[in-house]
Amino acid sequence: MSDAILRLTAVTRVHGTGANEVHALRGISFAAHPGELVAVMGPSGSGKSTLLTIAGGLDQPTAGAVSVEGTDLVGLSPDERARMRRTSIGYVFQGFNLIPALTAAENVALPRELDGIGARQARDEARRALEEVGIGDLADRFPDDMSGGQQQRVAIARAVVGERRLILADEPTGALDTETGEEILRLLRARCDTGAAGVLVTHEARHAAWADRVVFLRDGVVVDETGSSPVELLTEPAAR
Ligand SMILES: Nc1ncnc2c1ncn2[C@@H]1O[C@H](COP(=O)(O)OP(=O)(O)OP(=O)(O)O)[C@@H](O)[C@H]1O
Repeated sequence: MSDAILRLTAVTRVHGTGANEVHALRGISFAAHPGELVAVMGPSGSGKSTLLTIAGGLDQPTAGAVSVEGTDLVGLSPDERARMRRTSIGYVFQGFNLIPALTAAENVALPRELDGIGARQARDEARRALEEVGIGDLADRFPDDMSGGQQQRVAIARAVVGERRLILADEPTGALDTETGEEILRLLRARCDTGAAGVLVTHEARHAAWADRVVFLRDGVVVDETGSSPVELLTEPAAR
């Protein structure tokens, strides 16, 4: 298989010290390759969000290595890491996290403008990204005037704008109705099909079925991994 876009090697994350020590991740190794959507499942507190924030450079491991597109995230300065987050890594949150005072296009253009590209180019790229997720006609609308599904599409456009190749999504459908949630997963899937790597944290087997494989966490370790297809989950979710 081609080189991984995301690779975690023996990653441990310990919060707190002494009696308050919590081992959120215990020596996890994990990779996501171009074209691949990987679902991460597991009970509450098993370390799913910690894995995602470390993969996205939002949190640092206590031990182990994290590389994105071949760059060692742990060795970067905070500024360099922030730059990697803007250029290579897109993050989609359950709560959308859009800026209410900015239009859809401005929200999507913001990371590109922060990257120092011209305002016009950033705006053009934002409009293209909004078209890609099917809401090019809503570019000038403010988040408060959009439905939850439309807001999440804006969040996905913001996560993929500028050709970012690692898309990390933490329960991105949580606040959406079933049909709209499926549509959001279809968009993530489509982005991976064109060469990005995606990591999707989800509680729902139905959503994990969009992934190429599923990694199960428990108490900060990988306890199981599906083979080539997670569709078996649909028939036996209770067994997991
Ligand atoms: N900042 C923190 N300080 C202390 N403990 C933390 C912190 N963040 C996470 N933890 C602990 O680390 C463990 C893993 O948490 P994490 O949020 O990664 O789990 P999760 O699988 O995403 O859970 P959920 O499905 O409920 O979101 C939990 O025991 C949690 O309480």
